Amino acid sequence: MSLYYDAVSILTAPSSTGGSFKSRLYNSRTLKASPAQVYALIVEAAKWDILLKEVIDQAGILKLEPKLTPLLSLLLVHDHLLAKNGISAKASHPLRQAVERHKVRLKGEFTKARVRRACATVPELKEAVRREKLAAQGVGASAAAVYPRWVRVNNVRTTKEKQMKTTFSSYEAVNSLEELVVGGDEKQKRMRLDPHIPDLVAVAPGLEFATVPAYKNGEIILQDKASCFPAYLLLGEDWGSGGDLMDGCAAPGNKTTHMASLLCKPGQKRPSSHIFSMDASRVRAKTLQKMVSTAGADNFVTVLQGQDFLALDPEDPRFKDVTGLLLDPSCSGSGIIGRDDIPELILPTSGKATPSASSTKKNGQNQSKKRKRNEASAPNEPGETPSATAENDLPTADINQERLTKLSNLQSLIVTHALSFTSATRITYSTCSIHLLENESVVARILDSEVAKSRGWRVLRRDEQPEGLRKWKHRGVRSEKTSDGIEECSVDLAEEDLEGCLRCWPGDEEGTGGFFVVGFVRDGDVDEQVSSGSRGEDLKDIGEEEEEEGEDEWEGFSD
Ligand SMILES: C[S@@+](CC[C@H](N)C(=O)[O-])C[C@H]1O[C@@H](n2cnc3c(N)ncnc32)[C@H](O)[C@@H]1O
Repeated sequence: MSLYYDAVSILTAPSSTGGSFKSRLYNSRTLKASPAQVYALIVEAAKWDILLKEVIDQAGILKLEPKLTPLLSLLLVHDHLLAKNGISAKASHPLRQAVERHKVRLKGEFTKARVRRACATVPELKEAVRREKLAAQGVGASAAAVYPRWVRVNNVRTTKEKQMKTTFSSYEAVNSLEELVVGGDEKQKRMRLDPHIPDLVAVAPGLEFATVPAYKNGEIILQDKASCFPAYLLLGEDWGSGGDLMDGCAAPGNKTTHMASLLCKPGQKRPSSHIFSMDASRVRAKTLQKMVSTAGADNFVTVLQGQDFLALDPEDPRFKDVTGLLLDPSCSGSGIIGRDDIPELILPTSGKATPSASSTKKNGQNQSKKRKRNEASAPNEPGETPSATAENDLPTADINQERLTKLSNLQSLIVTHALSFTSATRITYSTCSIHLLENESVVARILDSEVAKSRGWRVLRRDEQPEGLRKWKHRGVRSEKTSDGIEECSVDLAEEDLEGCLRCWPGDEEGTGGFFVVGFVRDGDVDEQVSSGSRGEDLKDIGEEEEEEGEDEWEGFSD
């Protein structure tokens, strides 16, 4: 029974404990059950919560069983109906009995809920519930949203043709993301070649690659679709001998290795361009180095470990042939879906006469006693959303206007620095944020900088973008409405510049998280001399301040 009490304690811990869902679990000193078991229970119950609420409410067991609280009942009924071995407690335990006494009623209500949704099987029902939950999230969330697993073929080691004959030979090709999960089975071997990014394949979300040989030896790389936009926007279909490249904020290395792949043509031994890749964090740079090696790109990628991009001299002779720079600095991560936070569970209606709350997401403070009796009233961190990727395993922090402004200052400073590289003619800037302040607003600041004006930098127009991205329909936005802690704001950008910005939105039919990318170009001949002292001077002062603070505080999310 400790499993359920532990899950309740994690779900109702006061918000002051902070940290991600996993870190709270694994750092907890009070758990009796294994953190992995507690994690699995919470994540699975969260997937079914609206249906379990329906079943428990209809069966009316909370009115009949005073020992059961809404949250405990949800977890217990989950295991009773859906776990292979049922409730993990002695058969004589009073709480297990409180549920099992009503097994006929619960089973009946579960069947009715399945039939109401016209689902023949439990996996189909799971998929129907997933869609209902998405639709209930509202704002832009589409009931049809499918988040596939994205697999990028690494041309350094293999080709798409070879992978189709090996790794994907037993896969059924489908024409839409929805078809990847037809019948609710998330583990079916189905694939769809992406229409926007070359060499990218979407597969059903439940497929695992850890033991697949092509994954282990770096022939395929798991990388979200949106995260593939920057390298493709920078290099296009054929970089040819377009000069050297630089990734200024590169760890863990997805975009560096994507650039490496785009440089490699079948039959070519080694590309003529060299990539300089760096990360200010030494720890993360180790992962970067490892990823470059796994991708087989060691002989044309130099990793500068622990290198602050802002400390590089743009006139350093090592970088005299660098024409393209990719900048993907730290950001708020507000576009990341499935961030690693504690799920908010929709709870059944309390059987007690007390005013009952309907989810684990609450505002309250000082509720510890009450919480023990009725977890439905207990608080959880405001604004928490489900789960995260290992790449973004940084401390969570509230996103507010002040943080966004700081991040925006640093981002602007980083891109402005890139504009000064002697031979640079093409740059991309990207974030996994949905906020205007980190995106279009940074673009406006860049265009307004002295160095951009004097060197003739402008936004890469839509009609100049590589074919796949020209087709992408989601473009820059002019304004953002007020939301939790974020002020309303807008930018003064030309229509053509906004059209040059690319946006991805979480929850729509494209299967991506929230993302932003823009390209900057200049005609290499236009190069009014800017003295090193005046480069990005207008942004430099702000940046120095922010940089110092940013170091000790919070670096933002990293993709
Ligand atoms: C969003 S992540 C980059 C993800 C990477 N582009 C990828 O696709 O795997 C941002 C990275 O920028 C690094 N960073 C932030 N400021 C930097 C700076 N001034 N110089 C170099 N790296 C920096 C952070 O350490 C972090 O690893």
